[in-house]
Amino acid sequence: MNIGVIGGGAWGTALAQVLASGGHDVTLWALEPEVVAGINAGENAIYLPGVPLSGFRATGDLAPLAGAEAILVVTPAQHTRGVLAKLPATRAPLLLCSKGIEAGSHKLLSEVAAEAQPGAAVGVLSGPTFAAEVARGLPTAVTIAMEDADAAERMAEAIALPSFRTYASTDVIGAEIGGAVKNVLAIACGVVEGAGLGQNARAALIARGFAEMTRFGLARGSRAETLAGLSGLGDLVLTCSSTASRNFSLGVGLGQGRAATELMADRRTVAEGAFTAPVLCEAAEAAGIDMPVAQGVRALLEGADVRAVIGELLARPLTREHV
Ligand SMILES: NC(=O)C1=CN([C@@H]2O[C@H](COP(=O)(O)OP(=O)(O)OC[C@H]3O[C@@H](n4cnc5c(N)ncnc54)[C@H](O)[C@@H]3O)[C@@H](O)[C@H]2O)C=CC1
Ligand SMILES: O=C(CO)COP(=O)(O)O
Repeated sequence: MNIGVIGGGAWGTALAQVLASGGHDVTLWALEPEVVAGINAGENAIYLPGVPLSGFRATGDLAPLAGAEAILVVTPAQHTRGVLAKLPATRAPLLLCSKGIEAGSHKLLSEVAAEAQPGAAVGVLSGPTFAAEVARGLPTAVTIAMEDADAAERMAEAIALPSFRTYASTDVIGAEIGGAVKNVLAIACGVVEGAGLGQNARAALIARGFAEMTRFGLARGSRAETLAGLSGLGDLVLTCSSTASRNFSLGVGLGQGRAATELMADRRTVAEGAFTAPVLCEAAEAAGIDMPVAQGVRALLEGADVRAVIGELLARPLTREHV
């Protein structure tokens, strides 16, 4: 297939390399001219250093990608609308690989993409996928969700490799909500680590965080089994247990009592949970959905004292586990 990849960060670069390894004809669009030049010379030293790249080309021009047979969209969530608006109108299926919810509108990226490119079918590629591992060819499994079951299966078959297993799904909303919410929960788990609260606390937080993800996801039309799958629970477990996660690492700093402004200053790579937490809380509050862990993360990002936030969470009234 002729495949376009929009976004030259770590994940777009890793995906382009996987697709090229599978024999696809891949063109990657990157924002920064130095990233374009680096990829074409064999390394994306800014966002995916140390990984040799070959078999695909990078460009700074979006126009050629509009004619691809499929386009992977891998820009940070808050830039998705702007970049898709600059892409000439396309009928190629758009597979969203970014994880987030649009600030202000509270829209999921599938809704954003459908508005920006009304002629294109929109799907999601998501799962537990650290870019550096994928780029090195280590075994990885992802969900490919498209409303049309046949289209999802065709896409899943087209891009699968022995070390890159794809599972087709028709639950687009479920796949994207899992990925967006887990980033916020990964920050929370990092806080547990940074504040030295122990492994019992982290496991409890993963389980209670998953309850929040499920409540929010079901209210927005997700299927429970999607949230319990690769793109939800799978990704939650990955990013809640490793400093390889940017979101978890941000949380570790917050848990150590460092300020979010200091931790976010001058960072070139994206910790999506920091952008998703406020919009997720706003959307949950508007819909009357209880998300205390996400609210705690938002408070920390806004400068609240870490001991006070932890104390408030632990002092919540006791309740039934399943309400
Ligand atoms: N890195 C990973 O392991 C994974 C990342 N993702 C998701 O993929 C998305 C992209 O993340 P990464 O590739 O890791 O990014 P990154 O953190 O490696 O790089 C930042 C990216 O932001 C782009 N950017 C900055 N300003 C921009 C603007 N004004 N317009 C458009 N793009 C702009 C940069 O060009 C660069 O591509 C995020 O939503 C992330 O959650 C999903 C799965 C794995
Ligand atoms: O989404 C990811 C892995 O699936 C990457 O997580 P971080 O953005 O926290 O590094």
